[in-house]
Amino acid sequence: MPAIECRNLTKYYGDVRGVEDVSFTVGDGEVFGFLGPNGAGKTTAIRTLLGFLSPTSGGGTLLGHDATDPVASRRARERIGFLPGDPGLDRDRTAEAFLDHQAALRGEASREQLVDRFGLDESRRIADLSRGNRQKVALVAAFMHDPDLLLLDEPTSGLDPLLQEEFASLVRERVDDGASVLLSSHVLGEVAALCDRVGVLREGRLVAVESVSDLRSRGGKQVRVRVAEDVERADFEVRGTMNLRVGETVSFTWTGGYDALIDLLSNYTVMDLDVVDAPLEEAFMTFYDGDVPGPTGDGGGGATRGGGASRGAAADAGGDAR
Ligand SMILES: Nc1ncnc2c1ncn2[C@@H]1O[C@H](COP(=O)(O)OP(=O)(O)OP(=O)(O)O)[C@@H](O)[C@H]1O
Repeated sequence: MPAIECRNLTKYYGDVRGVEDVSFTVGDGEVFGFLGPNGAGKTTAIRTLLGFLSPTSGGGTLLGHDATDPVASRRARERIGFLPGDPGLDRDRTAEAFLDHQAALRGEASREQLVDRFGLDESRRIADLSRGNRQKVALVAAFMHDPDLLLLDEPTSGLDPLLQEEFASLVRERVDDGASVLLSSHVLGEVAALCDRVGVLREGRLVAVESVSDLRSRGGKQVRVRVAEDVERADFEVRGTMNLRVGETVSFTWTGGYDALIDLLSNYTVMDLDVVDAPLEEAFMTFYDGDVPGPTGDGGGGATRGGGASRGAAADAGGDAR
């Protein structure tokens, strides 16, 4: 039984498209990443699968429980850890009171260990915590009952680099213990580091699902070569080269095989040569029309936003999983 099965899921907010005809599965023990710019539909897909929003059409299962059946969905959530993208924590409560409430719903076997690990001061009022510390509270709440399935919406937002590393280790440990994970991010590096497969969402549609290793191999090689002879640009404008730059050194992305590269370079006296994996960003260019998601830009390709629609507009039954 797959951990998640999403079948032709479509969700409209009035006439604003959230997601359209999204289908994918997350295998048992798999880490699946949703990658997409702001507004691509990541949160909508996650919240609809969790049963917090009703789909316009289509549906899915989490741990075999039907997402569109409220009773089944509630039962599934006992074994699920959910980290909302925007944890609407009750600001007047202390972190301890909030976690006590969550513990009563689902359990807290690993709470103490996680609180120590993330250095969380539970006695403080949530309103008095920094954004990063509020994110830690939400992380502890998502992981403390040792769930079989984790749905993590932009999990590292607000965390400093050290805590991001700690979070990544935690995910890997839980996966080693048998958990499955769906994680959303607009940061390619985060998804590539943690996930087995990536689904690329764009304007509400899943435009590609690929294994991270396939993406890496499709990305080609980054070649930088210095040769003794004078070089004409046309000499390197051959099948297999992309992003060609000719100066004191010649650099390009090579998408062909090694033998063909050696043939090309054998026309020259090679003084210096550097061949490394091309950055994953290049493989993603195809999906984002050159608008690459990453830490310096969110890819902005963006979903169509309906006039005047706001995120708070739809009734959201997120209640007990927050
Ligand atoms: N409650 C809502 N009411 C109306 N439209 C909404 C609502 N929530 C989301 N949308 C719209 O649905 C589309 C998908 O948004 P969603 O939040 O799912 O994307 P996302 O990929 O999670 O983005 P982000 O990375 O910014 O969280 C957007 O056009 C958004 O404006």
